[in-house]
Amino acid sequence: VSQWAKVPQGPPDPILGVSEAFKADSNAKKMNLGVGAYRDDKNKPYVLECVKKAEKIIFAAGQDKEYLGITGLAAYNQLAAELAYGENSSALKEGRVVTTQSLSGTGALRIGGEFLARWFNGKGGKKIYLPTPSWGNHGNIFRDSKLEVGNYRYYDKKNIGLDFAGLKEDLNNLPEESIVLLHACAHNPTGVDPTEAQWRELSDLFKAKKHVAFFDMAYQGFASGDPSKDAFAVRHFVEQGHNILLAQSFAKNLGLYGERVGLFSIVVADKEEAKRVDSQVKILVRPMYSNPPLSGPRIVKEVLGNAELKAEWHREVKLMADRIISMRSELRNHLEKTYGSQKNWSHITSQIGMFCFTGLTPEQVDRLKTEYSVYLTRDGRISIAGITSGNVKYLAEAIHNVTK
Ligand SMILES: Cc1[nH+]cc(COP(=O)(O)O)c(CN[C@@H](CCC(=O)O)C(=O)O)c1O
Repeated sequence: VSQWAKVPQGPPDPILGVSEAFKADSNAKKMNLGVGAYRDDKNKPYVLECVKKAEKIIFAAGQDKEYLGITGLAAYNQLAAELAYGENSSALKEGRVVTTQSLSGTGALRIGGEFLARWFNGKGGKKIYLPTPSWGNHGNIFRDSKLEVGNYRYYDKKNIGLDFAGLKEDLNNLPEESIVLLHACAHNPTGVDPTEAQWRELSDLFKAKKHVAFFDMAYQGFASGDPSKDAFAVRHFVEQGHNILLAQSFAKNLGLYGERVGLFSIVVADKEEAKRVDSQVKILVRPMYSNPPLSGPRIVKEVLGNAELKAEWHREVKLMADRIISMRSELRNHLEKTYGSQKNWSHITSQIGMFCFTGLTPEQVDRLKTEYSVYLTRDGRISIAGITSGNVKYLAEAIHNVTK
């Protein structure tokens, strides 16, 4: 009998599995609102102009294909960290930020999870707390990192917004020195973010409880169209003295999905501590994949390191964010005006980032799939990027018909 006779069939991934089902559907009107990947108004993946220009420069340079160091392309790490922490960040200037290139945001989260499992000794124990709900892959990444996973209240179904009182109560009730995961901007799947005033309150709460903040910033620039605005929470926490952990991704904001380019960083006490922590990050990464890929960081380094290309990136990331925002208002208008829906759809335009948490039930989601070939995750999340001026009316009609 085969060695693998006992391997069971596992379930498809709740997010990536939606795209597989979509591809198998032959209906010409089908819509993929599952995976959070930007599409232009022709429903095509979008390669940014600044990326194409960067690739031309790289190709012309004819560089070699030697191994990178374990923690990646240093010039890229510096530029990516400056984007997150700010060019004037004192933590960066004082050499208190340890960085390693990562396999996109997922890889950064995994390195952080593994580092915490090995070296975190706070009173809260080797446990990380996620918002309810959170990105579907967070729990698996941290459980596989051998951390326990807990939750804190975040989304309020009733007011379709943030349950800030519940969130604070839960975080206050956690043991001191607990590890708390925070979405820096464009919360996935709800699209509901704390206000700046609420972030300031949370920074004070984290100080009082000595909690450790692990920020997941997968959409910097993509939420508001302004990379600095989207980094407010990260920069405020660091300026307030929190030694955070941070996972960054260039999948969405630079359209580098398949290049798998991200950054993991930790803010530490001083230069001496940075040397020790850096050495342990290297020891952790080396047996995982030894050293990271070349192509992605070279592109990001060209774009962020060249004033002209960086300015073009700012324009393009705002263009993407603005298209998302306009599709939000078109969808809401069709529901309310074209189809006269009596339901409250204000959250479609008040939420921010790639996703809208519609409030549709799993059964309604199933009907959208079977009756209209509209594909989305069963939690009712839709990736706004899959909506175009050509299919927004069809979507509104489908949502209206399954919710009236
Ligand atoms: C909050 C968050 N954090 C990290 C990631 C990791 O992205 P990457 O840099 O590619 O490793 C994603 C992508 N999530 C969207 C893309 C598909 C996926 O789930 O992965 C999504 O939720 O659709 C997130 O939404």
